[in-house]
Amino acid sequence: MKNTDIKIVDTTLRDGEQTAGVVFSKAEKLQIARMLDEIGVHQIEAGIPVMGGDEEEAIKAIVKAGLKASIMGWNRAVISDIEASLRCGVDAVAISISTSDIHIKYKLKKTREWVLENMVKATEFAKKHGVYVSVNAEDASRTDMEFLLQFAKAAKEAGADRLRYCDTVGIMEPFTMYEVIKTIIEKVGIPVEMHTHNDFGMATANALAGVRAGATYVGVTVNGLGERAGNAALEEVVMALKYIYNIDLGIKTYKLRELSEYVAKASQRELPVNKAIVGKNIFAHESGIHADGVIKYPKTYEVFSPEEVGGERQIVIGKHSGTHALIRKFQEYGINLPEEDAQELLKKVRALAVELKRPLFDKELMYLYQDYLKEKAKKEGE
Ligand SMILES: CC(=O)SCCNC(=O)CCNC(=O)[C@H](O)C(C)(C)COP(=O)(O)OP(=O)(O)OC[C@H]1O[C@@H](n2cnc3c(N)ncnc32)[C@H](O)[C@@H]1OP(=O)(O)O
Ligand SMILES: O=C(O)CCC(=O)C(=O)O
Repeated sequence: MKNTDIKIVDTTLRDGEQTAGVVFSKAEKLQIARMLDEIGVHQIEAGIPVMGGDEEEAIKAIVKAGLKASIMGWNRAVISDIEASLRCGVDAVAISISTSDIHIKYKLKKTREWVLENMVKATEFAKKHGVYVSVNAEDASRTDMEFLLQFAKAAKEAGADRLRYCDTVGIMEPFTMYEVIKTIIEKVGIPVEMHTHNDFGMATANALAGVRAGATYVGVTVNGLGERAGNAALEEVVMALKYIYNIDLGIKTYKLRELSEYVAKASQRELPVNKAIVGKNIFAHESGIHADGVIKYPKTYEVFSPEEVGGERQIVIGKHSGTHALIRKFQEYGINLPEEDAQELLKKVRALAVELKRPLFDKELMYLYQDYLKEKAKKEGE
């Protein structure tokens, strides 16, 4: 696949901040927007203007920052919501309304006709004011397909620039997603944005399936923040597009780790060490066979280099280490460790790692080495 027209829509500041318990300050919102802009994200969903107060001020500040990215405000299909977005000066609005019967009946307590009517009214109103419009089908993945197509067609006719397909409760899997998105694009001919949630751990896979089917926008959040299990992660989508689909969006990926760490701090959601792409352990190798392979040729166990995402390679010495890693570690200390010494020392390394239930620090390794040398000298003197 080679479609480089794909655009990243980052919603860290809207869906990301909807993570239960997460609040960004105005200064943090502005800083995150700047960092997203700097790495080359195409559109930033900056928040929900109708909330007013700090939220409105933060969005206004982001608009005033003069970023290259398009700035989008999120709205219900309600005119006063859109008026609040327009007051913030955004160039794009998301107009969201539920399309599934379960939402229409139990949440909105309305009818399909009411949904269509209000979406069309809101879209026409926004277009009259000259902004870019994404019409968002909330709970699209649990929506009757015929109604979803009718909704998408009505959105297109009302002037919508794209349709956001929301897998609101993360219920989709990639094979079905591919078929559904392909059908929407073929039958309606409207650009589609993927907005996928991670309830079954498939947000990134589902986003990619949508891209394969022809979706040209992908909604993401930094670190996969977002409602419940979160959204497709920016860093995962960008790197998966590059290395699995061969689509390079020109994002400055070497800044991803810095961005992830900033958002982790601002959201008070620590980055798991094994977080795909940006976790601390993504380039850490302990197992003897892996460390040996990476020392000889990094691509044996790394798809891309740590520098590409702002990470660092680590050779960890612990229970599963082999002699090659140990010899390499001692070379870093300026010590030439002969093979037979490495084999003997490794036994001690294993024993200590088992006792401590963790890998060894450099200092501990040096103490072990000094003990080993003393024992060896004693044996040789006997
Ligand atoms: C799946 C998602 O992520 S959707 C985005 C969710 N994000 C948020 O809710 C965060 C920000 N939300 C808020 O600040 C508030 O909920 C507001 C300002 C939007 C609305 O606040 P309130 O007027 O106090 O209403 P409240 O949130 O309690 O209830 C939502 C109302 O909006 C209606 N509603 C919900 N979605 C939509 C929609 N897409 N279009 C039109 N109306 C909607 C509900 O039916 C309910 O209306 P009702 O009062 O007639 O029952
Ligand atoms: O993006 C939208 O408009 C819908 C809200 C949402 O985040 C979702 O449905 O998952």
